[in-house]
Amino acid sequence: MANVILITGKLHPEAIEAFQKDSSLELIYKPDCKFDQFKTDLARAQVLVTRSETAIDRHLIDHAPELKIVARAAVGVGNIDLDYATEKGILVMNTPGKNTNSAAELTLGLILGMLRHIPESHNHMKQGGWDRHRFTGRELRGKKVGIVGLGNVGHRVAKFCRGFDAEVFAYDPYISPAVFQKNSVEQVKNLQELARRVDILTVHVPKNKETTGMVDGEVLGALGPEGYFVNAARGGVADEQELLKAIQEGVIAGAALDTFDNEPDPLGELVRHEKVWVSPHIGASTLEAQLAIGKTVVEQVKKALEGAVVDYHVNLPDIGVIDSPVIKSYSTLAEKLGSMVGQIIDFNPSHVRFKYRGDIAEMDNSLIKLSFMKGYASQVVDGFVSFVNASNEFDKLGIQCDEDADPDFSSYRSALKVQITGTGNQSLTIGGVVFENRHLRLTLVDDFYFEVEPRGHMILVENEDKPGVIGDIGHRLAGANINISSFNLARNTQGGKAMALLGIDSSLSLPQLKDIKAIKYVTKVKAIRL
Ligand SMILES: NC(=O)C1=CN([C@@H]2O[C@H](COP(=O)(O)OP(=O)(O)OC[C@H]3O[C@@H](n4cnc5c(N)ncnc54)[C@H](O)[C@@H]3O)[C@@H](O)[C@H]2O)C=CC1
Ligand SMILES: O=C(O)C(=O)COP(=O)(O)O
Repeated sequence: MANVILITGKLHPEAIEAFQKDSSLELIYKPDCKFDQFKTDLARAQVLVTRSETAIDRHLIDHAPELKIVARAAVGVGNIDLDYATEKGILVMNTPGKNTNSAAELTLGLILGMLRHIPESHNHMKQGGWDRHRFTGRELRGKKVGIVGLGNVGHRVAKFCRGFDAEVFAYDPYISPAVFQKNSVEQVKNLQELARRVDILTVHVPKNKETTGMVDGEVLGALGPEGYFVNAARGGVADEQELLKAIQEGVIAGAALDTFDNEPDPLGELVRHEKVWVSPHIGASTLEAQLAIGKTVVEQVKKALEGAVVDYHVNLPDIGVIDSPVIKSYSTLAEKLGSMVGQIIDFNPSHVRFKYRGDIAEMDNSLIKLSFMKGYASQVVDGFVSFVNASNEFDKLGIQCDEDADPDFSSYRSALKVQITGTGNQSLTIGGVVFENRHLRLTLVDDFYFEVEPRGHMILVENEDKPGVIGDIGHRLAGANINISSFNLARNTQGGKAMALLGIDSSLSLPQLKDIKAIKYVTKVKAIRL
C-alpha cells in the first residue's frame, strides 16, 4: 500500500513532481493551510513535510497516528515538539546548509537596506518623490559587526561583512577558537560584551530555552543609541517587548527583522515603527535555496522510507559508521536477533550484554546495538518503535546494557553474541554471523549451535533428546497442512536437550502451537516471525 505524504509548506515544484512520480507514495499537497484544513489527511499520513507555518506540537502529533517521518524543509526545528516526536518514534529530519547562503544574503540585504534607507527611498519615489537628501545613510565599511552564533549562516554573514571591510566579532560558546580564527572573526566571550563593542548586532542562533529572550533590555542597552539590531534567525531570540521599548526610547538606533515571535501575526507596533525594517520571514525564500531543500527532502524521505539512516536526522541517537557494509549487515542481523529474543524469551530481562567478535569488535557498533533494541522493543512494546525511540523504550523497560569486544576472535571473521539476563539465574544467549555482508545466519541459541537463515515464519522447539520427537513434529505439521521449508537440529549433550529450528511456509495458529507443545518430551515451543 502506498505511503501517504502530506506536504503543508510550499515546496519547489521539482520536489513535488518527484514525489508525484513515485508510485509508492500518495501525495497530498496543501501548502500554507491551517490545521483544520489538513487534519483529515494528517490522520492517514506516514510522512509530513513542513515549513515554518506548521507547528508540530503535541496536539498535531496526537492527530497523526500513522506518522513515522517529519521532514522540516529548512533548518529551524524550534516549532517541533522533539521530545514528544521522539517518544512516539517519529523520525525528524531537516535540511541544514541548504538555505544558508539565502539567509546570509538576506541578512546583508536587511543591514544595507536599513543603513541606506533603501525601502523608504523606494516607497518615496514610487509615490512621485525625489528628495535626495532625506535618505542620507551610513556605510557598512568600517563598522563593527557582532555575530551571535557562528554556525552556517553566521560565518557566511561574517564573510560577507568582511567583504564590505567591516570588522567582525562573534559570540558562540559552542565552537572552538579555531573556527573564529578560520573565519577571521574576533571571539568575544559574552553577549553583553559583544553588544557593547559593536555597531550592528546580528543573531544567527537556533531558538531554544537558552536563546529565547537572550537579547534583552540590557543587551540592547549595551548596543547603545548608535547601534542596530538584526534578526533573521528566529523571533523571540530578542524579547520583542523590550526591543520595541528600546527602539521607542532611542536606546538603540533601529532594527531589521525577518523573523518574529508570533508569525504570521507579529507585534504590530514593532512592525510599523519607522526605525524597524521588516520582511515576512523570507530568509530561505530563493529559488536556489528552495531547489536545494526540495532535492534534499526528496532524497531523505526516500532513504527514511527504505529504512536507511538519513543524513540530516534531528532526533536519532548518535550512530557512527553508517556507511560500512559490515555494520549495516550486522545491524540487520541484530534487529532480527532482537526480534527473535522478544518472541522467545520467557522472563523479564534486566541486563543485555553485547559481545562483538572479530572485525566488528574494532568498529563503532552503536547502530548494531540500536538495531537489536529496535527489534526487541518492537515485539514487547505497545506502539510504534523505530531507531528514534528504541533506546528510550529500552530504558523504560529498565534494561541495562553493556558491551564487550574481542577483536582476536578467530572462529569467524566477525560474530555477534547477545547475552540477556533477568533477575535470578534466568538467561538467554543468542548469536549470529553474516557471510559476505549479505548472508545472515543465526548460529547460537543458548548452548545450541546452528547455521540458520533467520527469516520468515519459524518454530523453535526444545525437547528432551529422545527418539521420535522429530517424527511427531513433522507429523503434526503435516496434519495441519503446514509445509516445512527447513529443519535444523542441535543438541547440547547426547541424551540431554535438543533444539530444533524449523522454517515453515505459513504461520501457526494457537491451537496448532499447543498441539506441538503436547508432544511427549517437548519442553518449549515458540512461533517466530522474522
Ligand atoms: N530567516 C530564515 O528564513 C532563516 C532562518 N534560519 C535560522 O537561522 C539560525 C541559524 O541557522 P544555521 O546557521 O543554519 O544554524 P547552525 O546550527 O549552523 O548555527 C547555529 C549556531 O548557533 C550557535 N549557538 C547555539 N546556541 C548559542 C548560544 N546560546 N549563544 C551563542 N551561540 C549559540 C551554535 O553553536 C551554532 O554555531 C537558525 O535559527 C535557523 O532556524 C536559517 C535559515 C533561514
Ligand atoms: O531554515 C529556517 O530555519 C527557516 O527559517 C526557513 O523557514 P521556512 O522554511 O522558510 O519557513
